[in-house]
Amino acid sequence: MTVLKIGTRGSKLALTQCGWVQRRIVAALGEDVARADEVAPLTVITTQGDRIQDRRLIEAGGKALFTKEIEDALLRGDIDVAVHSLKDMPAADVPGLSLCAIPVREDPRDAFLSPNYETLADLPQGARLGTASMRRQAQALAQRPDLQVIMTRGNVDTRLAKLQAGACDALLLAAAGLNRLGLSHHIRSHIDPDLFASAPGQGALAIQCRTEDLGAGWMAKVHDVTTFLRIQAERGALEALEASCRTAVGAYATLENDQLALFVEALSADGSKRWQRRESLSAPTAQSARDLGLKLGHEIKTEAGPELIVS
Ligand SMILES: NCc1[nH]cc(CCC(=O)O)c1CC(=O)O
Repeated sequence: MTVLKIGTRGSKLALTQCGWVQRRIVAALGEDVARADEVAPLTVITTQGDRIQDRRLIEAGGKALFTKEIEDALLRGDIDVAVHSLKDMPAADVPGLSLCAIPVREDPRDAFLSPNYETLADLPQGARLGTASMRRQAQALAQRPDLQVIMTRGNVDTRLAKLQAGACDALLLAAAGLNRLGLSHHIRSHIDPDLFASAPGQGALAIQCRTEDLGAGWMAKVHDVTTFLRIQAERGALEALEASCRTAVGAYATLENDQLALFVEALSADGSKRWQRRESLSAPTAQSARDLGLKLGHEIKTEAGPELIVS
């Protein structure tokens, strides 16, 4: 029996996601899922992003803060595969490492949570909205410029506790995380991603391996081609826009009847300016889906110019 060591961050959400991937990998290996921890043991790796609490340092460091230590462990051979939230992965590839499988996507939408209100539109004048995402802030302000945005960092439980303690009137969070944690009963409504594009890759997980290990039999069994084509388009847009924690960028793709439809948008931090593109593609391939994302992203970048970057 080969032992496949899986690395993950240690938050409750990361562990839940990783456990889900672990069971799929073990089943794909043809092993008994009850023995998952022997066949594919989990290694928890603390990243700089988990240690740093200051939002400005996180913004300066970028998404790689949440992936670097895990990728180093993979390159050293301490682990054999890594599981990430795709949304948290930088668009650029790491030399020596590859994405080997993208499992079927969870709900890509943002969720609205509030003890007293059903939707963003229902919030009273000047209400306090908690979010840690520049994109969610900008999209909410585009719709409701009167809202007071409170940047709340921390894991899902911390943010829910803040909402319950009255630190804000409502929260926007990824539905996927709440669903995976069994917390979907907190969701009052969903944001429509055709109107407010969700984050590139939101709700999807990425399984990463050393490039030399690509092609192992279990990988194709865990991979979902529809999800992969959708996120290729979304991440193409991300790459073109060089999006970071300091830019408000959304990209949302659907794939039905072999028709890929991509919606990309970027916003100024206060939501007052908004640049959008929509385009469809028949019979997408990994390359043509990515190219569509790159194209729409570049168009928006050219049109928006320096206004895109939030200082
Ligand atoms: N940046 C934090 C993060 N990374 C992945 C998820 C949720 C799961 C997902 O989007 O796949 C979250 C929490 C959130 O945005 O509410």
